[in-house]
Order: sequence, then structure tokens, then C-alpha cells
Amino acid sequence: MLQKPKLPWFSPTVFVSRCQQVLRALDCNHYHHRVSKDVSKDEHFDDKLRTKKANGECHFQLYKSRGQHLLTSARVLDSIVKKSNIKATDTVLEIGPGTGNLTLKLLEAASKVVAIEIDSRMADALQTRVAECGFEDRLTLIRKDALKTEFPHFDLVVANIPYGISSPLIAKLVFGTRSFRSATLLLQKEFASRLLANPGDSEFNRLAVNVKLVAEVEHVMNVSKRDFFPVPKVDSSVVLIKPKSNIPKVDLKEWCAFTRTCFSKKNKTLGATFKQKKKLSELMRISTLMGMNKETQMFQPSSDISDECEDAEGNSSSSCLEMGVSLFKEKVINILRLSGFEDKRPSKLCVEELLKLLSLFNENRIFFHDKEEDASKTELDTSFDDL
Ligand SMILES: C[S@@+](CC[C@H](N)C(=O)[O-])C[C@H]1O[C@@H](n2cnc3c(N)ncnc32)[C@H](O)[C@@H]1O
Repeated sequence: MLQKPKLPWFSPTVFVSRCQQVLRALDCNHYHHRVSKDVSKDEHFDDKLRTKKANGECHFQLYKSRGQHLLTSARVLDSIVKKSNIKATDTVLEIGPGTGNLTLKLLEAASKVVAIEIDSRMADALQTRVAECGFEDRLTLIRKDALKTEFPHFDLVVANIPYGISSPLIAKLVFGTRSFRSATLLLQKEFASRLLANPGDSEFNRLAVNVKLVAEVEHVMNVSKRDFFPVPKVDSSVVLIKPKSNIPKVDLKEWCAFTRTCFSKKNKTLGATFKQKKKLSELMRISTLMGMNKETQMFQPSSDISDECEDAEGNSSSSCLEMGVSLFKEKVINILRLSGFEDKRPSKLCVEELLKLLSLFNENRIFFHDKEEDASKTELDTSFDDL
């Protein structure tokens, strides 16, 4: 078989491609960068940075751990802004502006940009660059972790986010404020596929079903890894997330806890999932805490009595618990059987079917969300952080 000859390193094709790569990297960004995997190992670099800046130069160490892959293709940046349908009166929220490649384009299209950046070196560079362009009055820069910051009012989100926070960030957006028109997000391609998956698709999972409850997700375009600097290992996709104006009347925390249980093994039948002793005991504990399950409560040993305690019929506390769990199991399996869900697999169920099952459980006083655990957390900790 004939093999394609390798191009010599000095071939015109290789030379042109190398030049294009370098130009792309410098295209929208006049800063120089070095790449590092770990923030902690390179903290000393901040000092070097200050020195260089004093000399009018700006050198950056880019941290992979913070997802610092800058989007350098003007073509892709322009498409993202165009597809976001920004109005001249809009306030746009940008998570992770970096050195401002996207921010400047957003400032040209919108009335205001609120940018949240965790890395103070990036934030300094962004501020300088925006001032150089005369846009400083229209930028609000928040130097914080976007996951731990309350978002101010905004109309749209447009961002090339650090991929490591995709899931909690989307949860914070779609289950949080919700009063925005849309979020145009650049995500890792595989993550975007999972977000876009439908029941029956191999990628369909809890993330997709949770987001589908409250929002519509559209694929906008794919972006090659070569459009970033430094070039990451993965390709990317842009998606558009639009919060639904009418969402089903359901306690969102109860829903998220319910889908966590159902999708713990997404290809198992619900019958098999709900027969697991550990899951049943946990569910029984939560339902009993809600003070709803009188029939299981009578078999629950109270916490202030010893392990050796006996009930009125002479059963020890551990056997009381066993009996409680088996009674509870019977009840759960009956609900699944009578409603036709026992042999169904979560990976094939749509939002409406799952809502129906949750409402059947709740009508029968079976609950999933541990309100007591939440009571001990702060407002930000209790956000929906694990889609
Ligand atoms: C993928 S880069 C995008 C930079 C820029 N938007 C661009 O497209 O060139 C992600 C940016 O998010 C910042 N970042 C990482 N984690 C963050 C967090 N938890 N909150 C806010 N910003 C974060 C990084 O410092 C980095 O500047």
C-alpha cells in the first residue's frame, strides 16, 4: 500500500500553517503567554509579571487548572456575538473574560458588560485593554469566583467559560435568576453533546433532563481546538440556552434530588434502582423526617434510645429498622409497578414521564430532598451545584 509522503519541516505548507497558528494566537491579543498546569506551582510568576508590567510589557503564565485557553479567532468571536442577538440596550454577563478578546466585541454590541474574573492578573490586563479602547465606563469588572458570587442584573450571558465549572455554572444560571433571555456558552464538545441529548440517546443523562425541565438548548456551532491559545486537547461547541417562560409546578430541589436517585444508574430499571437497600434506607429517612410516613415511623428506632431497645412486640431496634425498610420497599415497588415504571430505564424517560413519577411518589408521601441537610448550609452552598 502506498503511504502518503511526510511533508518536510521546511515545506511551504507547513511554514504557512505555522505562521497562521502564530498569527491567530496574536490576532486579538497583544499579550504574551506561557502555559502551566498548576496555579500553586507558579505563584512566583506574579512577581515577574509585575516587573514586566512596570516595563510596559505584559507576560502571562496561563493556568490549565483555571481553564485559561483564550479564544483567538476573530471569525469565531464575531460569530458568537452575532448568534447571541445582543441589543444595543442589553447588559451582558461574561464569565471568565480573560484578557478581553470577547469582552471588547461584546462592548461594541451591548450597552454594558458585567465581567466576572477570578484571576487578578487577567482582570488587570482586561481593565487596561478596555480603558485603551475607551470602553471603561461600560464595563463592570467583578474580581471573584463566578460560582461564589451573586450575579447582578443582566439580560444575556455570552461567555467562553472555564470548562471545569460548566455544570455548576449552568445550574446556577438555569435554576437561579432565570430572568435573562439566553446564555450563549462555549463548552467542551462532549459536554455540549450531553446537554443536547434526548431520551434514548446514549449521552442522555441527568444533566440533560434537569436542564430540559427549565430551559431549551440549541446547538449553535462547533469550534476547532486550533482556534484557542494555547491549543487545548478537546474541540468545543457553542450552545444557546434559553430559560423557559413557563416551567412545570415542581419543587426544583425535590426534582433534582429525585433525578439524582433515578439516574444514579441511568441504564438500570427503576425497579432495580429502588430495590437497593442503601437507597431505600436513605429515602425512608428523608420521608420520615418530613413527618409523613406514619407507617414507617413506627418502625424507626429513635436516635436517643440504645441499640438494644425493643418495641412493643419485643423486636430489637435493628430488626425494627429492617422491618421499616422492607415495608417501605413494598410501598415504593408497588407505586412503580402500578404506574408501569418498574421496568423502565431513566435513560429513556422524558421530563413529563419523570414528573409524573415524582408526583406519584410525593402523593404517597415519599420524598427525596433532604431539607434538614440544606438548613445547615448557606444560601450559596444550597444552590443546585451538581447537575
Ligand atoms: C477559557 S478562558 C476564557 C478567556 C476569554 N473569555 C477568551 O475567550 O479568550 C476562562 C477564563 O475564566 C477565568 N476563570 C476560571 N475559573 C473562574 C471562576 N470560577 N470564576 C470566574 N472566572 C474564572 C480564567 O481565569 C480565564 O480567564
